[in-house]
Amino acid sequence: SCVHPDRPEPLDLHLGMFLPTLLNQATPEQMERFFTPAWNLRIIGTYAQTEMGHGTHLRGLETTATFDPSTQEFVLHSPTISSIKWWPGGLGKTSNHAIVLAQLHTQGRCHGLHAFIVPIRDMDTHVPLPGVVVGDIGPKFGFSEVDNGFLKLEHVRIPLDNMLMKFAKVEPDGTYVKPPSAKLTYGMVFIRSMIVGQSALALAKSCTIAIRYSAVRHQSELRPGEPEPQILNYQTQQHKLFPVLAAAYAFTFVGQYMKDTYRRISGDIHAGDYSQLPELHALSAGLKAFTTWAANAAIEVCRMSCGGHGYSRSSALPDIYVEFTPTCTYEGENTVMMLQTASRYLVKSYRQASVGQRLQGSVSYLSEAAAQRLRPRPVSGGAAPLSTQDLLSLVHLYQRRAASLVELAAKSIQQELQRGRSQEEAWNHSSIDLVRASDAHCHFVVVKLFVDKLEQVDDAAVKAVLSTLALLYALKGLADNSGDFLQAGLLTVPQATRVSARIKELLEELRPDAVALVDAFDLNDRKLNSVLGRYDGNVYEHLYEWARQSPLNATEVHESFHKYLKPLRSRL
Ligand SMILES: CCCCC/C=C\C/C=C\C/C=C\C/C=C\C/C=C\CCCCC(=O)SCCNC(=O)CCNC(=O)[C@H](O)C(C)(C)COP(=O)(O)OP(=O)(O)OC[C@H]1O[C@@H](n2cnc3c(N)ncnc32)[C@H](O)[C@@H]1OP(=O)(O)O
Ligand SMILES: Cc1cc2nc3c(=O)[nH]c(=O)nc-3n(C[C@H](O)[C@H](O)[C@H](O)COP(=O)(O)OP(=O)(O)OC[C@H]3O[C@@H](n4cnc5c(N)ncnc54)[C@H](O)[C@@H]3O)c2cc1C
Repeated sequence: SCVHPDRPEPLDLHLGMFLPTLLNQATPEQMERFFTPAWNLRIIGTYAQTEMGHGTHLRGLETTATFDPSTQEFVLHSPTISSIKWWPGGLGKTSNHAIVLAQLHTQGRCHGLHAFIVPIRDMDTHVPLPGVVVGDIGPKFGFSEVDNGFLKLEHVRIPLDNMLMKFAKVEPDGTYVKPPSAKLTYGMVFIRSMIVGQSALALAKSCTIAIRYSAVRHQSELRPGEPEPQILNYQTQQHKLFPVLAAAYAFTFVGQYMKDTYRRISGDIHAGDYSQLPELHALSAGLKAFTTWAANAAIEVCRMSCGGHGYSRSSALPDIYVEFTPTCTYEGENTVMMLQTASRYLVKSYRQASVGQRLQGSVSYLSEAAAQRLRPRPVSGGAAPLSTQDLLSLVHLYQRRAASLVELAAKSIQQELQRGRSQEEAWNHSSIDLVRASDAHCHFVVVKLFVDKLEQVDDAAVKAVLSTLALLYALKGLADNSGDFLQAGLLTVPQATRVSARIKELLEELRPDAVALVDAFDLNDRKLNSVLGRYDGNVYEHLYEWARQSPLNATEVHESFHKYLKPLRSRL
């Protein structure tokens, strides 16, 4: 981050995936042989999993690693055009090694995807090694600082000891030794967990820029004859930006929780206790999808709330968007991640709770819901009284919405099966419900963690303003998803009307603290890199200076006049 902090860089994959994968999957001997030189940037690596034909469907990846006992080597090969590794960051021109995910073949059998360390360029000349065809995949939507590359392997031989063997092993005679759990070779949970914090940072940066700018930008008339007001005084501007501010705080707390949970459970896994891996996978997959989708949309809200200057690169908002938006795709495409959380965790937990199993962790509420279903329903059947002030009751409302949508998805699968569909078809024809259930589950987790965090705040004034933000986050989510709550019988139309009114009150309450709340993120001007979001609010002078520095202004008459306009004029 020598130039712009937080900008994507060719070494991101080396730091964010190559090193962590070694840490998680290398033997002590391999750590010695690879981690030390990689830490010193002698080895520069990437994580080459995705192929031209497959990114999501890991079992469909085609690259092969065939063990040759006669030479004690693996032969790495790209058998088809669609098997060419495609997208890995830093692969095109930067890396001299790659962790290649390939289908392991030994003694005539395929044992699925495993990780292999493959040297791809000469350590001194950086020339591609024999059998290695490597390059950049070409211009992209953004990420221009990163050489996302392609890698075609033509019967490339690597030593037996280049297969990451902390969990699975191949013996010198070619015998395959299974890992303690097949799930250990998936990886990716680390970065998915980190991305939740990246969502919070992207939101914090975007709403800092937009709210500071909205405090210095004056426009139009609120009262005839009076000076033009700050645009932050318009209710619509507050309605756009303050929920983003609330989400930035919410996701900051969730990001901290995700990091702590990753650290705790990966520690258990290193100690041989794999019991919490399903919760970690489901939580990291779901929260990665939930927070990146929300942040992706919110960055655009912030950009558009700054009017024309928001569209200028001087605002930094276009760059924040372009750099953030691929988080919805990489490290697990969001829809697929939501389906993982639903199908591999929520529905499974729902079925366990339905037969009386006591659930732990983030799905424990499903046991409560199952018990509730066994109790006689209240005669009124109507929605419980709604407090637009009591955070704990709102957490409970989100919990019940999540339980309701998990049950709806599980019942949809059951109904499809009863219609005679196969298991696979039944699940596919319920996948919209499954995604909704995951979304609701993650939303409940975020609201609950936000409210739990308040219990740790001692300062009364800080606790009060954070409580207001938490209320706004919960009520805005309720308003935006009122259909779910109405459909589940958790909300009535009069209550929905009260929610909208309460949101307006909260916007007004937050207005005096809005700038202080973004200042509290403590994002300095260098990190924000935004003329609109400057701490000193001196926007116009610096906007003019920024434009004057534009390369196009290096000369008063641009060469295009002489090269194109003048000749064109003479021909007319
Ligand atoms: C050491 C020092 C480090 C210093 C640096 C520290 C920090 C980093 C800081 C700075 C670095 C800078 C930035 C950060 C770095 C990088 C970010 C920048 C760029 C982005 C890079 C992007 C990289 C990529 O995109 S990598 C490729 C990502 N691809 C995917 O995610 C593929 C998605 N698909 C899948 O995961 C799978 O196909 C699937 C959808 C899960 C389906 O798999 P399948 O085999 O079909 O499995 P099935 O659904 O049947 O489930 C079987 C079983 O397994 C369980 N399961 C599945 N996945 C996992 C998992 N990941 N973990 C655990 N368990 C898993 C699943 O629940 C099932 O269990 P069960 O049978 O039901 O019990
Ligand atoms: C900027 C960037 C950096 C990247 N860096 C790396 C890297 O360093 N290393 C690496 O290995 N990869 C990298 N990738 C690749 C990335 O991991 C994949 O693009 C991602 O996993 C999605 O896979 P895909 O592209 O095959 O999309 P697909 O899976 O083809 O998705 C296309 C559509 O199909 C849908 N779909 C797919 N499967 C299902 C399903 N089972 N059910 C329902 N819908 C489904 C998806 O929801 C999506 O709408 C990077 C990608 C980008 C954009």
